[in-house]
Amino acid sequence: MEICPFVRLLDWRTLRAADCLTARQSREVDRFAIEELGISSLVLMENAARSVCDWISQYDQASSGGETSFVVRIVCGRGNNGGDGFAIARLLWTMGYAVEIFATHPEAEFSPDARANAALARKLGIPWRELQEFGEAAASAQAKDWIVDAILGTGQSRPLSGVLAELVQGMNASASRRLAVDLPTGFSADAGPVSGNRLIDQPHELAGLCVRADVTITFVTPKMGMLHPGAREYLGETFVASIGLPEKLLREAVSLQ
Ligand SMILES: NC(=O)C1=CN([C@@H]2O[C@H](COP(=O)(O)OP(=O)(O)OC[C@H]3O[C@@H](n4cnc5c(N)ncnc54)[C@H](O)[C@@H]3O)[C@@H](O)[C@H]2O)[C@H](O)CC1
Ligand SMILES: [K+]
Repeated sequence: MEICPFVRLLDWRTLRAADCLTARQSREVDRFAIEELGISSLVLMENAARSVCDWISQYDQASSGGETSFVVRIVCGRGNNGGDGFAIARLLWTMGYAVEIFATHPEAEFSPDARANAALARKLGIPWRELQEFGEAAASAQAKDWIVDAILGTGQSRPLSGVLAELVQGMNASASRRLAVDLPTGFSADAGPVSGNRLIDQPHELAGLCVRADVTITFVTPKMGMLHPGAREYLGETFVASIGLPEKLLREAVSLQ
């Protein structure tokens, strides 16, 4: 369903490598926007988060007439993907949604922008639950609830293990709907779904553990790993969201045409 001006449905039939960014190119887009255009990284994060919230609210309006008796559980990692998650939590909370935040790391370990958005969420009193409670919350969640996966995005560089692996298993076992921010956790921007127990050394390696999203909202352009033949199983319905800058300009900045 194409419902927001800044969020477009990905057309799988026409998707080509030339349309996609690698993780390195995504970082270059960030750098170009911040250093060459002078837009602040917090504004980019806000724009990314707003695209996701616009999509949720408009999807909700179109599919259930704006019925909001569901809970949005947002799991935030320590990098900028997590920062997007904290901003999404604030925007949805501001719109009147029932929101719960779960953070994978203590705040001292967050990236600067994640820390800024986490601090704001704390100051506003947005419900923030202990990470250990996530498994139970996910297991008892209803089908109309959402889990927002903001654990890892383009920064993911290795297969999942430990607590993050347990979180992803809990998400995948839940009856709740799952929305991945930028990429599902466990899905490499370059290689697609990541091999369960090995480093990502081969592109397009079919995997092990990865969030199985119902919806993925990726930023700026699709990512190279989305060309993997098994990718759609993990990405679900996939949308490409603007971060508030012309896509053509950003593509030129990383020499894509
Ligand atoms: N250019 C854009 O489109 C914008 C992107 N935004 C969002 O930012 C993330 C990328 O953020 P980054 O901080 O670079 O990376 P991550 O948040 O994905 O994770 C970094 C963090 O995680 C560690 N790590 C990597 N792999 C693993 C692993 N398997 N297990 C545990 N930890 C891992 C890594 O070492 C780092 O510490 C992008 O996806 C967007 O969501 C902006 O907000 C808007 C502009
Ligand atoms: K994610």
